[in-house]
Amino acid sequence: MNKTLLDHINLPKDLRQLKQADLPQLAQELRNYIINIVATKEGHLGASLGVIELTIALHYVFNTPNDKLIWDVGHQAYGHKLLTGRKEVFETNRQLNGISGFPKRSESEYDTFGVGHSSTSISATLGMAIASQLNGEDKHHIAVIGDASIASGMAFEGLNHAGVTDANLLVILNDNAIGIDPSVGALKQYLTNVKKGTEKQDNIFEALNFNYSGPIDGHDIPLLISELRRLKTIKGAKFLHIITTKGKGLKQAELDQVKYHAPGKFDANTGELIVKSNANQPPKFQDVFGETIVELALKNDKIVGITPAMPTGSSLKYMMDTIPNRAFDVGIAEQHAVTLAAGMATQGLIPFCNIYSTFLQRAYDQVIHDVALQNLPVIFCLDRAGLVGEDGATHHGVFDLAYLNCIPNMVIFAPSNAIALRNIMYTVQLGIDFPIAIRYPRGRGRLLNWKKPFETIEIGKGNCIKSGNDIAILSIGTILKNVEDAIALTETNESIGCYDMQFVKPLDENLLHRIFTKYKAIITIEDGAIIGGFASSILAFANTHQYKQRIVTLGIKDQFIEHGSVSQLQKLQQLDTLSVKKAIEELLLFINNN
Ligand SMILES: Cc1ncc(C[n+]2csc(CCOP(=O)(O)OP(=O)(O)O)c2C)c(N)n1
Ligand SMILES: CC(=O)[C@@H](O)[C@H](O)COP(=O)(O)O
Ligand SMILES: [Mg+2]
Repeated sequence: MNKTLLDHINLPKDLRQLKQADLPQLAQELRNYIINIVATKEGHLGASLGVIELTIALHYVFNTPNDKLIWDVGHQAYGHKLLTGRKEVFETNRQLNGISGFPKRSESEYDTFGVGHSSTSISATLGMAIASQLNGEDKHHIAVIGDASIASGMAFEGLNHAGVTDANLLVILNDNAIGIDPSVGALKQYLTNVKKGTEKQDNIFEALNFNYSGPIDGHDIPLLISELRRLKTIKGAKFLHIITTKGKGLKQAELDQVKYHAPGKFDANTGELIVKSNANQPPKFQDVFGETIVELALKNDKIVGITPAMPTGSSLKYMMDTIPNRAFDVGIAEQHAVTLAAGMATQGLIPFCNIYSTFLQRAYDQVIHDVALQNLPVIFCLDRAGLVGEDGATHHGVFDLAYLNCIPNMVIFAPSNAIALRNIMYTVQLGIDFPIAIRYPRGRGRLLNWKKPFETIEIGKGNCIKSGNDIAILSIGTILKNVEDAIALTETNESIGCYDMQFVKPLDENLLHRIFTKYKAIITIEDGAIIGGFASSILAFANTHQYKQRIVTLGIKDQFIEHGSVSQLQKLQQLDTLSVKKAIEELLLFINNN
């Protein structure tokens, strides 16, 4: 078989040996390589396909890794990975023990900054550029950021600072007019106007002291190379605006850019999605949220929905389609989303602020200062709580219980199933005088028949699932299913009591007193960090009330969890059914021996 150009490239130095005229062919080969692997192994697709020419041009013109290249979010860096020594292992992308789906410093010297959450690239690049100055080094520093990511507050903080330094950095805006969902906001309108060139307007980036060039066609390799070479000769803060098409080179991905952001499995030849049937499948928690908020909001006109740039992922899109004037996609702006919700709550609206658990980390001060401190009734729906799987360490929602637990006034609820999610949403819209976080995982539960008549949930009340004689398992959230399965496998089933505690805060102290009075030992289980989370609260409760039982705490240990399937990761954290069974058996042995 004839060798391809890509066969000859292991590192960017090999790429730089190619004739410029060969680069379009390399672009085609890179695209095919990515499509073939993502088609079966899954992952992010459209963003990488859209920046193939840019990726080639950057590594061709700049002396990476000495020159620093930082990808914002990093979901578009598959081409970069292939050109920087990871071609042979790319098929392990996002799998357990395989390479990460995002740039990661420990993986390659070409991955100059670890990413996953958006809008960090300008600050990080500026930091490196200032460090180079102070170290007396002559380097180039390049941030590549998308049109949705640049609209985030943090990106503007970076631009604002960079514009008054003489640091040597180049910000490349990869403008494809879409995030995961279509980009939103006034900046999007501004960028559209710039591209149309129809309206005379001041240039925002020039106003911020950047040497602006563009917009240029980001798929034109010769143009990209000549422009990058020109910019290389200019010192200071530069801004290059390029226009690309997300999903470029795969027809379906260009046509349905939302779906092909991360399409799951598809036919590499035709691009057609390999769709699994939803028939007889329990719903995704996202859809339970999305359908329920519509159902409630149609009856309660005070309800509003907010998402920072994740309408499809969170299913708030259902409300945006049905009741557009009360459902808001605010762009990648978690901090704004939280304080917007706080403001709405002061005026009697009932805001459901839906944020992925991992992304709420960015709005921690807003949760404390703008919501909890003023005890405002904002309803946080924390999607993707717990282990999310292949996105890995940057995206697991395992810190929320811990970081919310210490905030006064905050109520924390983790439904164990779809009905509980639905009922808590119903309950809180009836009226609350505190903020509440409702956290639920990525994907499907177990209940097929979940659309039951609404019932109210008593705040701070746990449920006994099964009574027992020796060990009580206190569970929070959907990990309960592993507990139930483990108990079913345990021979001395009658020894085990099982409790769905529902609330991390306030704890159901009456129930806990009954449990601690009755049982000889306790197991706590959560799919979140043990330190500061549910286990910590139970340990504190036992200490306060001087209960002396042995308490075994199952949850996420004090480490960052890498990528892999949720079941593989649960196993590694001893949260899977068999590990829970083992913990039960060991504790029974301990009780019998003491
Ligand atoms: C802080 C944060 N919020 C939300 C996300 C989820 N997210 C990942 S990619 C993306 C869209 C990025 O769009 P853009 O910057 O335009 O890049 P493109 O995908 O178009 O290349 C979003 C919202 C994230 N990674 N980080
Ligand atoms: C890159 C990024 O942050 C998102 O694309 C994220 O991977 C979405 O996660 P879900 O697939 O769980 O919506
Ligand atoms: Mg974009």
